[in-house]
Amino acid sequence: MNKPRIFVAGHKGLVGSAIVRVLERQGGADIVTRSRAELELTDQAQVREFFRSERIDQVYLAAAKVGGIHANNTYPAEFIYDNMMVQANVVHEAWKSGVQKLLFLGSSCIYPRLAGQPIREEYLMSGALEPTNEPYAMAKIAGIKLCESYNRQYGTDYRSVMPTNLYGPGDNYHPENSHVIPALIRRFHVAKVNAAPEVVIWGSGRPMREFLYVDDMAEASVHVMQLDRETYGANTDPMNSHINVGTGQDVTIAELAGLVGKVVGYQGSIVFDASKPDGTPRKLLDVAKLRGLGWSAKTTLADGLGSAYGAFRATLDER
Ligand SMILES: NC(=O)C1=CN([C@@H]2O[C@H](COP(=O)(O)OP(=O)(O)OC[C@H]3O[C@@H](n4cnc5c(N)ncnc54)[C@H](OP(=O)(O)O)[C@@H]3O)[C@@H](O)[C@H]2O)C=CC1
Ligand SMILES: C[C@H]1O[C@H](OP(=O)(O)OP(=O)(O)OC[C@H]2O[C@@H](n3cnc4c(=O)[nH]c(N)nc43)[C@H](O)[C@@H]2O)[C@@H](O)[C@@H](O)C1=O
Repeated sequence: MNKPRIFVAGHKGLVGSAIVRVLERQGGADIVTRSRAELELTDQAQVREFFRSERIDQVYLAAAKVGGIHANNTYPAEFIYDNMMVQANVVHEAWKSGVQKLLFLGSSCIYPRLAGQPIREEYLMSGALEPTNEPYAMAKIAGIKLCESYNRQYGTDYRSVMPTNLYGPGDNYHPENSHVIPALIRRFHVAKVNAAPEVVIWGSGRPMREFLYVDDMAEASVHVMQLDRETYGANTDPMNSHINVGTGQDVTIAELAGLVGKVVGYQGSIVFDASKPDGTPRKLLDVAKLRGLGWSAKTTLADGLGSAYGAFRATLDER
């Protein structure tokens, strides 16, 4: 019996690398990966050639143009173009080559800026999006509809999960373009090493965010992908098929800053730069659908931050 050949697109990234770890631990599959230099996913001809030459059975689509609030607000054209091209190429060429199962990773930013909390899957497109990441959100909404449309017209089994904010080993620590947790881990660490008197946090500190450790996200992704089609179909609406993935708990950015400072061992003070955007005031996901499908997050924020900081320090030791 041939092992299934599973393509993990974006395998070097935060989520992609965690998905590879889960699949390797499970065993029983041939995991296919390509670096961006080997396969530029915005290039339709390269993606077509890849799927034509490789016998791929399943795809985890964890490749995307990703970044925090500043990056989204600064590079809107790249966020909408790159993500629409990557998902359109991968979904279309996967279908053309006969790939039956695919998992698309969207984002919690697809929901209206002022959606009711916690946010249920059916709140999609019920109001205006958050301006700081609207292009990225539009691309992700299109990705969900792309999968649903191929399922309806061609009978594919392409599934979508909507992660909340993620963090953990393999994160992007870019000083400007990263998400809040890697940004604060780096900033508090540098402040501790330099005995700086204060650390600046962007915005008011009042927004609330839900944070899921990336290894939990990878477990949830494999869990959803491996649900049999009947179970998945019985619990999702083909026209509203995405599934939220989160912890069901959130904290203010000010509380998060305090937690990161404690984990890093920083003794100075925290100040807030109100000139920076807050973004969506809150985006806590309702995770009842996924819980009903047999999965819940395991890693607490305190434990996750400790592991993430350890992974960050390990990258410094490697230099
Ligand atoms: N991180 C988070 O907080 C959240 C992430 N998500 C979603 O999860 C998924 C994974 O995100 P995450 O792991 O954080 O992102 P990362 O940026 O860590 O990883 C993305 C990976 O995709 C690759 N990639 C990007 N564009 C291309 C391209 N055009 N061709 C080939 N490879 C490409 C990158 O390669 P390279 O580095 O060489 O460019 C990188 O290895 C994405 O769909 C994202 O939208 C959703 C919600 C929250
Ligand atoms: C996953 C999600 O991620 C993004 O949305 P976001 O959650 O707003 O992103 P963020 O993590 O960058 O910020 C969260 C909050 O934290 C505050 N904040 C404080 N200090 C820093 C700081 O130093 N860096 C950053 N990045 N934020 C900071 C910041 O002001 C904001 O209030 C989009 O990509 C969106 O499309 C998306 O999918």
